[in-house]
Formats: sequence, C-alpha cells, structure tokens
Amino acid sequence: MSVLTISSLTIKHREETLVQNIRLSVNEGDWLALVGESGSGKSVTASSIGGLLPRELIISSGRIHFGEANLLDLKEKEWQNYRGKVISYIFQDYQGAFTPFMTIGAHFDEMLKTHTNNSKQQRKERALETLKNVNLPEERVYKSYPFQLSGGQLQRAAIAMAMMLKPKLLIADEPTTALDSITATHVLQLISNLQQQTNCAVLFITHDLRHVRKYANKMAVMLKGEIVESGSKTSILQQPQHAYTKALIAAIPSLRSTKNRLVTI
Ligand SMILES: Nc1ncnc2c1ncn2[C@@H]1O[C@H](COP(=O)(O)OP(=O)(O)OP(=O)(O)O)[C@@H](O)[C@H]1O
Repeated sequence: MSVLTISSLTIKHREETLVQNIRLSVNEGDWLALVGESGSGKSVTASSIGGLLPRELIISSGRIHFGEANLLDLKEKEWQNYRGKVISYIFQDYQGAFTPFMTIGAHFDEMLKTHTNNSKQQRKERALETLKNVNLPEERVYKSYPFQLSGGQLQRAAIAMAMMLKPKLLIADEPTTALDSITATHVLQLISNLQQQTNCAVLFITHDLRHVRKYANKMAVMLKGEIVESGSKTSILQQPQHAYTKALIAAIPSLRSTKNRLVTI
C-alpha cells in the first residue's frame, strides 16, 4: 500500500531552484535509499515531507500525498497529528534530537504526553520497554542526560523515540555518518529490525552504496536538484542507466561487479 507519493515537487530559494520536479513513491515496507552528490537536494526534499523546510525555502509547485492527505495543505496545528507520530525523523546530528538539560526519560515522556492518553505510570513503562527493545540499559538511560551517553547510545535512543509510536514513515537523513563503522552497522541493523516489526516505510538518505545494497529495496539518485534515476535497487545497481549512477557505482570497488554479488545480498 502506498504511504508517500511526491509529485512534481519544486523548491526554491528566492530565484534559485534547489530541487525540481521530484517524483518519489514509497510503499509500506519499502526501504527507499535516496543517494546523490553533496548539495544535490536530498535533505531539502526530506525536510519538505515533514514540513520542516526553513522559512526562506519555498515550495513553488508539487504535491506530497501521505495517504489521503496532501501534506502541503496542512496547517501548523494539524502537523501535530503527523510529525513524530506517523512521520518520524532520525538525523545525522542525533545530539540535536535531545535538549541538553532534559533527561532521556523526560523526552520520551513528553512525546507520549503529546500523542497518547497514557497515564504517568504507563508512559514510564512504555519508555523503558522501548529503550530495552533497542538493547539499551533502560533504567540508566532513562535517567541520563544526553551528554552522559555515547554517540551510539544516543543515536539508539533517538531511533527508539522515533519508532516508539510506530510511524508509517521513517525518514533517516544520514543517520550513521557521525558514528564509527561498527556502531553504524548496529544502528542500521536496528532500524532494519524495527522496520520488520512495524512494516513501516523507510526513506533513507545516504552516501554509502554498501548500505543501499544491504538494506534498500528501492533507490533514487539525485543530481543537481533532480532525480536522474529511480527504481528497484537491484536493477539500478546491476544496470545503471545514467552516467552519474554509473560513476557512483564504479567508485565503490565491491559494487563494481555484478550480478553474482548482488544475488548474495
Ligand atoms: N536554508 C537554505 N537556504 C538557501 N539554500 C539552501 C538552504 N538549505 C539548503 N540550501 C541549498 O539547497 C541545495 C540542496 O541542499 P541539501 O542540503 O538538500 O543537499 P544534500 O543533497 O542533502 O547534501 P549533503 O549530502 O551534503 O547533505 C544546496 O545547494 C544548498 O546549498
């Protein structure tokens, strides 16, 4: 079932066109990887979905359909029913997901207060269970301030919070860039496990085609504000059509080959 359909999306900063004529569609259970060079418009596109564009950036045309709703028609108040609840974000800057002077537990509590009718006790139990589910020492993390946790722990807590209300769409904007490679692998595996538990759709922005190969089923390639190629991951990695996609793949030795390799994913 379709979760998100973006059509003809164009975003401008004054006279400058940042992204143009974007078309994307994500279904339940999809893991769509959005790749492309730095500055090609991946984050701007991702931010527009959740109504998070800075004021100076203007959507000059297009539609973003989420189920029945065109998200571009939502009033700020109506966003409360979407953001954090059915559309969640995880960012590279996981520190930014938390306010420094609030404990992790207080963040979870705030989110549950906003979106549920759970009692205080229920909220605490739910937060602890969610933290435990991402393999964090739940009691300690609940009581900790963000600076008392490692980067990997903090990103896990951010993911746990993003997934707590079982969103239909998780937007992950380079969530592992700031982590060492082993922690990054664990974090991606965690997102993948949570996706399997909830069957949510994932829109995943990354520079790392190895992650695309491992986790995505679809991919879209951006260049200079436009999507130059999109479709199934396997067909794009095996038979890239656009010169830029070919160059991207050629730059990763382990991806350069081939059908045999891709079959072993
Ligand atoms: N607030 C802003 N005001 C003006 N231009 C902006 C703003 N935010 C982004 N841009 C411009 O929009 C373009 C797309 O930026 P975006 O951050 O979406 O790229 P990206 O593909 O996510 O890059 P990266 O991979 O480096 O994160 C860039 O040219 C960038 O300079």
